[in-house]
Amino acid sequence: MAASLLLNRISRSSSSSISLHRVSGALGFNSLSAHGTLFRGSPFLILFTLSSSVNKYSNFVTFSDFPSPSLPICLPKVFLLATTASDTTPQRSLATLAEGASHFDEMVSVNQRKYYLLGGKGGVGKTSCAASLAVKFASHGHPTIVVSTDPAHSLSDSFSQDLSGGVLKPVQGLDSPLLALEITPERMKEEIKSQTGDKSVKNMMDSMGLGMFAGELGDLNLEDMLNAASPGIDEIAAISKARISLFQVLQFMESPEYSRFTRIVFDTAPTGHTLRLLSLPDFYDSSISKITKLKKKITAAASAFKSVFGKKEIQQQEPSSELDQLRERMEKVRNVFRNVDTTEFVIVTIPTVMAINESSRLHASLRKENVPVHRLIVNQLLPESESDCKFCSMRRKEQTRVLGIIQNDTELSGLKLIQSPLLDAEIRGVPALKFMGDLIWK
Ligand SMILES: Nc1ncnc2c1ncn2[C@@H]1O[C@H](COP(=O)(O)OP(=O)(O)OP(=O)(O)O)[C@@H](O)[C@H]1O
Repeated sequence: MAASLLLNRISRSSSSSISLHRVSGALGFNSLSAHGTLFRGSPFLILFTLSSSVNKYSNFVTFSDFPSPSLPICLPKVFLLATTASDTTPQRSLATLAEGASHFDEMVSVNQRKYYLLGGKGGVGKTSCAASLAVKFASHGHPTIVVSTDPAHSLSDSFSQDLSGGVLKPVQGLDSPLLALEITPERMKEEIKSQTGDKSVKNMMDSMGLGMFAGELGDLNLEDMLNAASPGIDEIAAISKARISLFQVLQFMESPEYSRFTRIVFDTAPTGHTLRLLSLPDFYDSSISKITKLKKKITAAASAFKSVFGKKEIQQQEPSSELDQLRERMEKVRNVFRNVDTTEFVIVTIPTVMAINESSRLHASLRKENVPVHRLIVNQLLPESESDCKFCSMRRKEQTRVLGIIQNDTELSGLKLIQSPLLDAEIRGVPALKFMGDLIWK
């Protein structure tokens, strides 16, 4: 359907009247369309509600300006206030809704590598916002990677092209370099194995001269032990998923093949998973300490055992250099996540009390983890319209009330508020993402 969408665009013609164009294909969204009933021959004052200077673009069109009688079917969309020519009172429009700018110039100006993580409650528009930001960075000359850490990936759907398979794939339809990756746990596990080698307990005990006792424990794996330091089975499963994302972050930081990418945008999984990802370096740190202690105990016990049986005293070994290295790498990730110069977490939400409450809790958790947060996107806002149905006007009132809640929320009120309108079609494909990006990231 997206491919055959008939979208309307209004531009100024040479005679300074407004003409209405129909744009075929999945070319994005109309910045304007009339809202409400149109009468043949009636003049309408069209307000370019996406512009900050509403009146600048005011002009008249008549129904006869429309290229086809069927067009009004496409018109009752969200971006336009239509009113009669005699009504010249200033309208409260999307221009006022969207006045909270994201200060994209700040985001784009720094040349050094920066990580952007977009997260929030399920279904609020994280993927659309992350993908549109990645497109925008790439279009502004930053070689960019967009990564989905959500096990239920939707990057492919959002870009409307196949980005699956767990490998970096170039996004088609852009002149500038943008790669995308949907992290696949299976593939990542293989890579982790190939890079970390054999970490079995048997191996560890062999290295301590305890191979003969390893039979009982030989199936245990060092990584399982790291996981086992966490409280429960569910937690272990969740952590193991987050660990895979963390490993990917490490790869971006360490591997020379990624060094040319100056923007890395993460489309994160719904809140819980993401918080685990961010707290994982600390978790590893404490787990490594536990394992190091355990190893020391085993070594001491083995020494005592061996001396009883007259065997040579084994040396008390220092904690393994592998564990030390792992700890150092975790430290690196933790520092990057907490550094305002290298990372920003953008919270995405929608104007409902439930979503705002969750965003508030998310911000509190991120603050505790010292992860920099400056921006809050409130997505899917209904723009104002004079010819509203009752449902729309009630919904809008409710949304305005929720915006008030944000202003009074101690966690959220200090963030830059970016208001993103509910668009009149699903956001799919690069042109649509460009369109959305131009609305949000400005
Ligand atoms: N402002 C908007 N206007 C219209 N449609 C939108 C808007 N934002 C998002 N959508 C649509 O809502 C749906 C969900 O969006 P998206 O996949 O970006 O959300 P998500 O938070 O990443 O979801 P999930 O938590 O399931 O990964 C998509 O169909 C998307 O096109």
